[in-house]
Amino acid sequence: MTLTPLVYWAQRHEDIYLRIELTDAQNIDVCVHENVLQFRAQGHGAKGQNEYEFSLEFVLPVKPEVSHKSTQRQVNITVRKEQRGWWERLTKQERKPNFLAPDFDRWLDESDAEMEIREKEEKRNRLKASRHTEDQFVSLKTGFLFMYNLVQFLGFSWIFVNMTVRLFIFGQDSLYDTFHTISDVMFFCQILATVEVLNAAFGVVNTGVFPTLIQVVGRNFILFIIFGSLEEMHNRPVVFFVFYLWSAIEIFRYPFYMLGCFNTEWKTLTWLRYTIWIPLYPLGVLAEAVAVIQSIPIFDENKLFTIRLPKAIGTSVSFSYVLCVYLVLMILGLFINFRHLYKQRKRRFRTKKRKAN
Ligand SMILES: CCCCCCCCCCCCC/C=C/C(=O)SCCNC(=O)CCNC(=O)[C@H](O)C(C)(C)COP(=O)(O)OP(=O)(O)OC[C@H]1O[C@@H](n2cnc3c(N)ncnc32)[C@H](O)[C@@H]1OP(=O)(O)O
Repeated sequence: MTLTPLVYWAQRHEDIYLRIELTDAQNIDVCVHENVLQFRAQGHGAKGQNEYEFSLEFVLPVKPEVSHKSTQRQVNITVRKEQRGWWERLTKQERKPNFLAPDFDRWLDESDAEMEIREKEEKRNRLKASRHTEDQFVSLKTGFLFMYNLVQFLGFSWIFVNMTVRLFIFGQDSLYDTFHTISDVMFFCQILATVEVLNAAFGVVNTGVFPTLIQVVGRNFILFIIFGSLEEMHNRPVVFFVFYLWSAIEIFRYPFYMLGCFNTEWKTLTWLRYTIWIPLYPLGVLAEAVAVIQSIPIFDENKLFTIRLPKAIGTSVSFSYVLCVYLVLMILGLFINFRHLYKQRKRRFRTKKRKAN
């Protein structure tokens, strides 16, 4: 005797859903031929562990492809209607088979099903619109970052090439007039570099705010306070070393970011970006420390930025004390950024290796 399982059904405008009450169903065989669905499987149903089967002739044509999914408790079948529409009943025979019942968990009447379609459509449109806005934002961000990196790359390349050419032409003499020939472009690039802190703070780029802040504040302190405000520093060779070391790293860093904007990379450039700082960063900070030490007697002499204390105390604090504190901060800053760059290097090369495997 054939055993039939309990079958629950529901419909939408395009699909028929069947839920078959069979636990731990195995050897499921389901097919649709000439609008008749045949089902056979072994499992635990109303009559215990057995083989169960049934067939259904649909009232209207359906597509022959059928999909099914079994869970521990039931088998779910989806059949696609040949033509979109709402069916009066499921089976060709008017009298509903005994084993068939509506699936009230999924049951919707026609108007509810239409509402569901409209809701789905609206959701899809909203998703499309938000994806469109997101795409627009991403291209705007990419465009902005590319332009920013391009401008910085051009600025620092100009500085580096100019200084190198002058070094070859004028030899040692070029060390003494670096500030007069280069400072305008360096001021421009370093003021612009504050954008990097904002980029990190607002999540435009995926990096920490603090290392970027140390980098930008550290450089601008040297550029504007030590070099910019003391005429006596303008002709010192230390300006050459500081500017040369700063620009030497940036001519690799910015083109690396430019390629990154288009998810592209050039291995040699990546290696240079994440390696060249190893000698350049300590040398750069050393050159900056020399500049600070050289400026201390000048600040003491011309009393620039000296903090006057109230008359009752009767003394004033020379800016050179601030510079001594700054020297300590530089060592701390060097340590923080060295560690940060080391981590970035490790992360970058580890990821690359994993991708290569
Ligand atoms: C509170 C302030 C206290 C101040 C105290 C002052 C103390 C001062 C002490 C120190 C002074 C230092 C002065 C500086 C000296 C020198 O510069 S010496 C010369 C050598 N210098 C260097 O080598 C440092 C160069 N600078 C940097 O590398 C950076 O500025 C950094 C912040 C130190 C590190 O960069 P970071 O962004 O964290 O690392 P990356 O791996 O490059 O980037 C991370 C991800 O972000 C993406 N990204 C970053 N910027 C951009 C961008 N402009 N455009 C596009 N994308 C960007 C990048 O692609 C990475 O993304 P993923 O690839 O997805 O990881």
